[in-house]
This record gives sequence, C-alpha cells and structure tokens, in this order.
Amino acid sequence: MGKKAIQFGGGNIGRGFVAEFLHEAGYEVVFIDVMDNIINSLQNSSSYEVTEISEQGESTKTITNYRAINSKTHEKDVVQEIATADVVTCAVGPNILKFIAPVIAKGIDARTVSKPLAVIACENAIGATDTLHGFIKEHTDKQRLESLYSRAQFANSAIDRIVPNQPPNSGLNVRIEKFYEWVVEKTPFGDVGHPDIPAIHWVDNLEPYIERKLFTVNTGHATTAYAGHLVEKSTIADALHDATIREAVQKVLNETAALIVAKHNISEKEQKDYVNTIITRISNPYLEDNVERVGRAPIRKVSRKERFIGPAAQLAERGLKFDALLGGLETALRFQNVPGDDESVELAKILKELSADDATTKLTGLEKEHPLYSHVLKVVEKVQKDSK
Ligand SMILES: NC(=O)c1ccc[n+]([C@@H]2O[C@H](COP(=O)([O-])OP(=O)(O)OC[C@H]3O[C@@H](n4cnc5c(N)ncnc54)[C@H](O)[C@@H]3O)[C@@H](O)[C@H]2O)c1
Ligand SMILES: O=P(O)(O)OC[C@@H](O)[C@@H](O)[C@H](O)[C@H](O)CO
Repeated sequence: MGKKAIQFGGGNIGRGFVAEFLHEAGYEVVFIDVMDNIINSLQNSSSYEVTEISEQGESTKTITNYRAINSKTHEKDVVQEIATADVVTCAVGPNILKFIAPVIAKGIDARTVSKPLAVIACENAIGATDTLHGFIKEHTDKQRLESLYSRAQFANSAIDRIVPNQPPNSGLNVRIEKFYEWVVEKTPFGDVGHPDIPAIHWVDNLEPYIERKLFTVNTGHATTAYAGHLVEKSTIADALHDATIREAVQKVLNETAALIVAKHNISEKEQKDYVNTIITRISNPYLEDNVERVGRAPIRKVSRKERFIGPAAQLAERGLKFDALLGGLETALRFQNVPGDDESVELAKILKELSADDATTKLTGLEKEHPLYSHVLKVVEKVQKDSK
C-alpha cells in the first residue's frame, strides 16, 4: 500500500504548503475540513495548481492524488482513514486544535498497524503539536494512555511561507511565495525514525527555529499589519512603503534580534541577514497580502507566548530594551471591531468592560510581579482612555 497522509485544514497553508510537500514526497493526501465548499471542490477535482511567485517570475506545480472528507458529516470515515494512515498534519489555526483532537484520538485508538502514526501540527504557535497532543490525551481512555505512544508519535514544527488570502474565483489554486521553511523535531520519532518528507529540515532542538521565526517573521508582519491598519493601508507591502511604519518595524526587529542573539547562539550578523531577508519577503508587492489577514485574531497575537509579549517578557527578564515591542502591542490593541474578525470585536469588548489590570491579565496572561507587567498595564490604560 502507498503512503497516506491526513491533512486537517484544506485552506491556504493546507493546500499551498503542507499538501504540496506531502504530495512531492509520494503521499496520498486526504484533506479533512468542515467547509462544504472546500470539500466539494476537492472531491470534484483531480488536481489543483500551486503557483510560486518570486521577483524572478512564477512557476506552477500541479497537485494530484488527493481525496477529501467533511469531518462534520463523516466522522467515522475520518477515524478509519487515521487508523490506516502514516502521517497526520494540520493547518487549521491554533484555536481550532481542541476541535480536531477528539476525532484524531479516535483514529489513533482504532489503529492496528504496528508502525505509529506521525502527528505534526503545522500552525504558527510555539508547541502547537504539544497542545494538540494534550487535547488528544484528554480524549483517550485512561486505560489506553500508557500504550498511546505505540500508536502515535508527536513532533512540534515551525513552518514559514507567506500564503495570502486568494483572489475570489481562484478555486482551489493557490498563489504563494517561493520561499519556504518547514522545521520539525526528530527526537520524538526515536528508533522508529521520522517520516520520509524531503522538504522537512529535521532538528533535535526546535526552540531556536520557532522563536526566530515567530519573533521575526510574525512579529514584523503583525507590527506592519496593525500600524498599516491604523492609517488605512490595504496591503503589507503598501504599509511598508510608509517610512514611519518601516522604521517602527525595523526597531521592533532590532529588539527581537537582541533576544535571538542572546538566547540562541545565533550571531548578530546571521540574525541581521535573516531580518533583512524577512523585510524583503514581507515587502513583496506581488503577494498582495492584506493587513486584515496578517492582523487576524489579535487576542491570540497579544497572548503570553506570542509575537509581542513573548519576546518583550524575555527581554525584560534579561534587562534588555523592549519599548518598540510595546509600541507594536499598542497598535495591536487598537485593532478593534474589524469586520469579519470575531477576536477584534471581543478585544474591543474586553478593553471597554474590564479594568486595566483585569484586561492586562486576561489578554496577556502576564503575572503581576513580572518585570514587563507595569509597562503593559500603561499601554492598556492608554488604549482604553483613547477608546472612550
Ligand atoms: N497563510 C500563511 O501565510 C501561513 C503561514 C504559516 C503558517 N500559517 C498557519 O497555518 C494555519 C492555517 O492558516 P491558513 O492561512 O491556511 O488559514 P485558512 O483559514 O486559509 O485555513 C484554515 C482551514 O482550516 C479549516 N478548519 C477550520 N476548522 C476546522 C476543523 N474543525 N476541522 C478541519 N478543518 C477546519 C478551515 O475551514 C480552513 O479551510 C494557521 O495556524 C496559520 O497561522 C499560515
Ligand atoms: O497566520 P497568523 O494569523 O498566525 O499570522 C499571520 C501571518 O503573519 C502569517 O500567516 C505569515 O504569513 C506566515 O507565518 C508566514 O510564514
């Protein structure tokens, strides 16, 4: 039998990144989603195209050998597919992991094949597979927990590729940047060995990779999006044309670079080159990436381990500068009531109804005695005052 991968999420990264590389590695890909239109389109087609865009031009790959199942209506089928698969990946968003865990737990429980399933969450979050793993354990019978690891192995990952929202009428086809990076922990696979997916860079310690990515690409991206949204820029590239925004982004990335260099044994020169590459990537006008997509879900983005508070807290602990990150946080807190973004509505409500102290704790999860707390509190107070 050929190799089979189950991909939760047939969205931009699911189709335009994970499935592309699973397909190239020889896997049949079974997409699992809850959106009828995506499932129907996948079921009614035998191929779609991934077009990679770079300054040098475009190149197109054709993705075939896939099926699709709606987990809302066909849960039993999903369980059967997982029971006989080699790999489960997902790109559904960090807040959705708790919803896909129950069916994955059932699928793992139903396995009879001797080789364990490889589970790799492909989300923008630190320890996303650990989070999914935790939910899967909650949905596994206590008597079966001890033997869980003979049925499945769990590895965290860091993924990097800009996939903007796709133009209407593009169907399943995806236009994305050519650059990509997919880094996955190899130690969880032990003697079994990791799956054979050539696009993956396997490492023993993921932390330097995920922190460097999240606190450079995503911190820079989010700073641009929130500042751009405030002055009504529509795309990330437009926002970065604004000298004030570009300077703010550069200052934020100087601060996160100080953390990356101090913590991860990465040289200043290497990090500087990385930052320059990232600014060039996110400035790519051909991607037409809008500020609302990049700023989406602001409550997630201002949380404890995420792109502003995550690095600022660590910088504060080390006695290093974090003022520019507080500026980025302030613009993030002003991303309120954006049409189509539920978290931006919830953010406005939290800032309106809670005291500054309660809002700071609820949004950032920072402990009151943390050296960053009083600084963030002032930012929250300022935004609350301006919102009245
Ligand atoms: N787009 C990018 O540039 C990019 C790059 C790197 C990482 N990521 C990360 O990848 C993840 C997905 O992002 P995206 O841009 O592809 O978003 P997307 O909205 O395009 O895709 C998410 C998909 O998940 C599906 N989904 C939602 N609930 C589900 C459920 N319960 N079961 C199965 N499917 C479900 C949605 O219907 C949608 O098709 C996020 O964590 C994001 O941070 C995105
Ligand atoms: O996907 P999010 O909402 O966590 O963040 C938005 C963008 O910054 C993100 O999708 C980037 O495009 C991506 O992380 C690039 O690798």
